[in-house]
Amino acid sequence: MSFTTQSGQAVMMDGKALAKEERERLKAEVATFTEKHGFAPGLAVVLVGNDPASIDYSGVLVRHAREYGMHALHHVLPSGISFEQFTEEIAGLNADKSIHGISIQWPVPGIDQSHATLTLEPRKDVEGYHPISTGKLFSGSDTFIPATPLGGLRLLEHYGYKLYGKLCLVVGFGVTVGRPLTALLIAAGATPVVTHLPTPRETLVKLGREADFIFGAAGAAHLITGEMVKPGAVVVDFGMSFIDGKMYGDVEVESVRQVAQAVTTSPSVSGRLTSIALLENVLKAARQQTEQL
Ligand SMILES: NC(=O)C1=CN([C@@H]2O[C@H](COP(=O)(O)OP(=O)(O)OC[C@H]3O[C@@H](n4cnc5c(N)ncnc54)[C@H](OP(=O)(O)O)[C@@H]3O)[C@@H](O)[C@H]2O)C=CC1
Ligand SMILES: Nc1nc(=O)c2c([nH]1)NC[C@@H]1CN(c3ccc(C(=O)N[C@@H](CCC(=O)O)C(=O)O)cc3)C=[N+]21
Repeated sequence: MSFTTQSGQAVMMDGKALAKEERERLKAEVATFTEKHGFAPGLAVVLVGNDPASIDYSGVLVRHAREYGMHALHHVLPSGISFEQFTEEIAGLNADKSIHGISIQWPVPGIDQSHATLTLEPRKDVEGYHPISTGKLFSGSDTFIPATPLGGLRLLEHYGYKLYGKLCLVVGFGVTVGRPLTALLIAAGATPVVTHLPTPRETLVKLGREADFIFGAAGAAHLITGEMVKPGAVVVDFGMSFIDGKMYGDVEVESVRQVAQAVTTSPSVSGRLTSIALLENVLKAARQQTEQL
C-alpha cells in the first residue's frame, strides 16, 4: 500500500479505517470463541481513584469489551485503599474463573506501579507489565505485548511504512510505552535511540534531525516540534498530558506536518488502537487458560 499526498504536505494518519477493520475481526473471533466454549472471554478493569485519563479509558475498555461480546467487569476502588486491601481485591480477580485478563489502570494513587503489578497472576497480565511478561518480551518469547506500542506499530504497517534498518527516536522510556516499544523496534529490525527527562534539548533536536521515525512517549505537551524533524520522517504521537483539562500530545502537529512525510493527528489515534490491542490480549489469555486447563 502506498500513501503519499500530491501537495507535499504530510500524510495525516488517523487510523480510523484500520480500527474499523480490527474491530470487525476481533468481534468475529470473540463470537467463535464463545460459541466453541460456551462462555465469553472475560476482562476486569481495575480503576482506583479519579485520574481523568484512567476514568475515560477504563470506561472505553469496558464498553468496547461488551460491544465485542466479552464479559467485562468495571472494578472501581476508592483512592486511599491500602496495599493489603488492594492485594486482596486483585487476588479475588486472579481466582475468578470468568476473568481471563486484568487491566489495572495507572496510576494507582498511593501504590507504587511496580508493587501493584506484582499482585497480578502473570497469565492474566493482559497489559504485559508484570516482570514475567516484560522479561519474555525482552528475551523474545511469546507474551502479552503492551497494547499502546503494538497499536502504534500496526498503524505504521497499515500506512505502508517499514521499520527494518531504520533509525527510530523514542522520546520517553516509561513502562507503558517507551520501554516495550524499544523491544518491539529491535524485534522489527530497527535501530532505536531512547531519550528521557535528563536528555538536553539540543541532544533531542540533534537526534530528531537524524531519525527516520520519531515516537512521542513522554507525556510532555508539544515537546516534539518541526525543528527537530528530518524532512520526510514519520512521526507517531502516544503522549497524553492535560493542561487546564485540555489534552495535549507530545507532538506539535502544526509545525511537524510542514516537514514530516506522515504524522498522527493526535495521541487519541494511538488510543483508538490501544483498546483493540488490549482486548485481543484478553482473547489470547482466554484461549491459553481454556486450552491449558
Ligand atoms: N496513546 C495511548 O493510548 C496511551 C498513551 N499513554 C501516554 O503515553 C505517555 C507515556 O506513558 P508511560 O510509558 O506510562 O510513561 P511514564 O509517564 O511512566 O514516563 C514518561 C517517560 O517520559 C520521559 N519524559 C517525561 N518528560 C519528558 C520530557 N520533557 N522530555 C523527555 N522525556 C520526558 C520520562 O523520563 P524519565 O524516565 O527520565 O523520568 C519517562 O521516561 C504518557 O503521556 C501516557 O499518558 C499511555 C497509555 C496509552
Ligand atoms: N494500565 C493502563 N493502561 C493504559 O493504556 C492506560 C492507563 N493504564 N491509564 C490511563 C491511560 C490513558 N489511556 C488512554 C487510552 C486511549 C484514550 C483515547 O482517547 N481513546 C480513543 C478511543 C475512544 C473511543 O473509542 O471511544 C479516542 O478518544 O479516540 C485515552 C486514554 C490509556 N491509559
